[in-house]
Amino acid sequence: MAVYTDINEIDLAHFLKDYEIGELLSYKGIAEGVENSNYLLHTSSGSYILTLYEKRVNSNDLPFFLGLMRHLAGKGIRCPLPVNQKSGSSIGELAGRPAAIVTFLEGMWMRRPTVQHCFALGESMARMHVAGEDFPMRRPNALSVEGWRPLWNNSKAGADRVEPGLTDETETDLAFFESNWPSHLPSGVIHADLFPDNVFFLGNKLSGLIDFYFACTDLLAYDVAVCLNAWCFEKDHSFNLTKGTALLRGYNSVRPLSADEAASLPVLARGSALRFMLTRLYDWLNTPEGSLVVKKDPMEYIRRMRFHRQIKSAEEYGLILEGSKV
Ligand SMILES: Nc1ncnc2c1ncn2[C@@H]1O[C@H](COP(=O)(O)OP(=O)(O)OP(=O)(O)O)[C@@H](O)[C@H]1O
Ligand SMILES: N[C@@H](CCO)C(=O)O
Repeated sequence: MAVYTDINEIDLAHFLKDYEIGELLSYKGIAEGVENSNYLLHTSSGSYILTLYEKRVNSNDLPFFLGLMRHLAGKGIRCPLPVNQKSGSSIGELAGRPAAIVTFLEGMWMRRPTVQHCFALGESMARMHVAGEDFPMRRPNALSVEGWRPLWNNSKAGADRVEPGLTDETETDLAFFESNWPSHLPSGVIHADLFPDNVFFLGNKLSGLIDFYFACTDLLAYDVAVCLNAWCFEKDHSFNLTKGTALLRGYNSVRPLSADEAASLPVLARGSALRFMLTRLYDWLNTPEGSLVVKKDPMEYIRRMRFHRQIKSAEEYGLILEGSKV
């Protein structure tokens, strides 16, 4: 579960005095998620999500995240809208943590996304990239290639216990990425963690994107690579080419990938698999036993890293060259 910081009714009622969202009727902690503490609030004016920001969120980045949600919502992207305090600020403090309230989005995330869901995700991600073009703030991706080695250095002592040989495998990959990471591709606002649990659907219709707390300014095609990893592998770890084709078709229907982006997709997908392996490995080794947070398995991403090493071109992910600018 992800409620690291407990709140009590008195403190919450006091905190809500700074907002104009009516009277608190009920609140409860939300079990899902691993990063921040989330509460569902019911007030006399409706439902809201209260987030208390935890370890991986730097409070200096909150204006970027909340400003981005406001910008995207203003451009018609369905995502939570931050609620301002009476003072005009969207960031407060509760139980000693930075905190914000955003609007509640209807829908649920798909435990088993279908081909149609993958298409809708691709389309919506591309719309988000286009809508972000004139967002004026910038935030470098702290979890891109320069951030991977420090993360690795904090986990490598335990790596071979998780998977024998992982130390050598990761060192080789890191060295490869440090000299071969693309830098010439189009960049802009990316979500950077657009996993199925951050995308809501009502039936087959995508109803919203949530959790912008890794969003940053980085290569747009890197977001596509993250999603190929997160949406197109089956439980048996095989890549589902039909889902890959649908995701890329959906994306290209709004923002066609360039020839350079397409050519870089294998290295971006491989790098993104390493990035999620690294954060999962760190959490796997450092989350105390008995903690209520469900740890995510680094093995899933070790297998993806191995898969991507065999890939030679974006067509192997399902990219159909006809109809794109490739
Ligand atoms: N705006 C929203 N509307 C409805 N539900 C929401 C909203 N924001 C968050 N939730 C609920 O809270 C859960 C956790 O939210 P979120 O994914 O932001 O947390 P997190 O700890 O940052 O998770 P993650 O592990 O994905 O990084 C979601 O799965 C969803 O159930
Ligand atoms: N989406 C991430 C966890 C949240 O950062 C993962 O599956 O590893």
